[in-house]
This record gives sequence, structure tokens and C-alpha cells, in this order.
Amino acid sequence: MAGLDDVFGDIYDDVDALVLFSPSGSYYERFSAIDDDALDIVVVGTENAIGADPFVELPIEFTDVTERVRFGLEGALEQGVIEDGDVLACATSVFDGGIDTVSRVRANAEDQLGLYDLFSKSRADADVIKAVLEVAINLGKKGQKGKPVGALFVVGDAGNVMNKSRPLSYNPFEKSHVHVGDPIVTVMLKEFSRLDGAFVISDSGKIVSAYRYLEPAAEGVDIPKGLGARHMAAGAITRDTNSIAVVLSESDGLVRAFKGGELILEVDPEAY
Ligand SMILES: Nc1ncnc2c1ncn2[C@@H]1O[C@H](COP(=O)(O)OP(=O)(O)OP(=O)(O)O)[C@@H](O)[C@H]1O
Ligand SMILES: [Mn+2]
Repeated sequence: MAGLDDVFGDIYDDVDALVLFSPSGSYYERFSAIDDDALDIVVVGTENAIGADPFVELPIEFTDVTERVRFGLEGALEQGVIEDGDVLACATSVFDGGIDTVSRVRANAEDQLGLYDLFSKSRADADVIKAVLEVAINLGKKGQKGKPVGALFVVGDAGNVMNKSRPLSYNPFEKSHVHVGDPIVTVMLKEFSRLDGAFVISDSGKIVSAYRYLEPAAEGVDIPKGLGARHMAAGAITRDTNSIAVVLSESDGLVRAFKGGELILEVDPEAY
């Protein structure tokens, strides 16, 4: 009689690599001990606490498993750890706790979201982009005194962004040296996001200005219908400069990221 291995075994039959998402140290060691030279093991996670090599870093702990896997594979392809067409067994956690699910996926280089590029190939530091994304997600979760709030952050290439925008009000960051990673910044950004305009942040994370009205050239920008002026300006400034933009929508509550004039990422803060 056939055992479960004969049935479920198809899932990991002839895979080129095993991709472990945020494994515990002991879990990782059990797989590293497998005696099979043809089987590569790749670890993906928000931090490499277990010192795995190769390792692919996630910018956020995607709660959507499809996004988590796609981002991980995009990063692994980009780093040359796996190849286009490789068959992978991706082991991850869908429910709370440890790894509970294995998906069989074929790596497809043409099916890239550009999500990995957003972090690794932008002018701004990956940590800065990650911090801004976190601020936007937190702002989206809590709103401003319970009311939904919108916000627009333009990150990187700040000199050019300043040249293609003008002030709507005095700049509270004029003489300050605050950085997106600083604990006080979340409070400040939350406070200042009540008023109009965009925050401009440098490659290294310094907050250059609040209250900027963006005036980029809008041609060649193809953002989804239904999004308004804030999203249009966000998309356009990333085409007109070497920046990326993170937008929290006041009307639908979603956080979106743009690069090169295109929508790259869309997440629901409530899911984090
Ligand atoms: N060019 C711009 N630069 C900076 N901020 C802008 C720009 N255009 C609009 N905004 C800001 O976006 C706010 C909302 O505008 P609008 O409703 O048209 O955008 P939206 O894309 O629909 O965003 P939301 O989903 O948050 O409503 C404006 O009140 C303004 O603060
Ligand atoms: Mn609107």
C-alpha cells in the first residue's frame, strides 16, 4: 500500500533547491545535514539570525504568502542563488508558529514584480526604504486619532526631488537632522502628515522636507485608474527622478510603492 510519502513526495520530487522561509536554527540544521549535493538550500527572512549562507533578505515579513514567496524567489534569482526555470520547494509558515507548508514553484525570471529591485537597486539605502515602508504601514494601521490619514514619502535623489517641487508651508525639518530610523520620527511624521504635500527623504534617510507639492513631468506614467492626484504625483516623481515613492492612501487605506513611474507594491496595513 502506498504511504503518504508516495503521494506528497511529488511536491519535492526532483527539486533543484529547497527555500526555507524564516526557519529556526534547529530546523535549518536538519536540512543542512541532508546528504545530497544536488540539493541547494536557500534561507529567506527579514534577518539572518541563524547565519545562513546563501541568505535572501525580505524587506518586511509579508503576511501574504504568495507575495512572500515571490519576493524571496525574485531576490534569490537576482543574487544568482537560483536560476530561471529551477524547480523549488518553498517551505514557509502560513499559520502562526513554525514552518507548516511546502509549495512547489518554478522560478520564472520573466514574472518579476520588480519588488526586489525596489529595495536592492534603488539609490536610497534598503534600510531607509524599509523604515519608510514601516512608518507608512504603522500610520495606516493607527490613522491620526482614529481617522484615516494619507501620506506621501519620496525617498532618494532628494536634490532633484526638491528641484521638481515647491513648498506648501514652512519646512519643520529645515535645520534639523532627523533620520527615518529615529524613534521620535514616527511621532513627527504622524503629526505632520495631517497637512498636505510630500515628505522628501535623502538616500541615507535624512528627512529633508515636509509639505512639498510635487510638480514632476507626468508623461509616460501609467498608474492604475481610480487613483488620484497623490498617487499620480508619486508615480510621476519616480519617473522624473531617481527616487522611489511610498504612498498611504487616505481613501482606501492601502500602502503603495512606486519606482520608475510604475506601481511595484500594494499592501494592506491591517494585514501587518
Ligand atoms: N502633486 C502633489 N504633491 C504632493 N501632494 C499632493 C499632490 N497632489 C495631491 N497631493 C496630496 O494628496 C491629497 C489627496 O489628493 P487626491 O485625493 O487627489 O489623491 P489620491 O491619489 O486620491 O489619494 P487618496 O487615496 O489619499 O485620496 C491632497 O490633499 C494633497 O495633500
Ligand atoms: Mn482621493
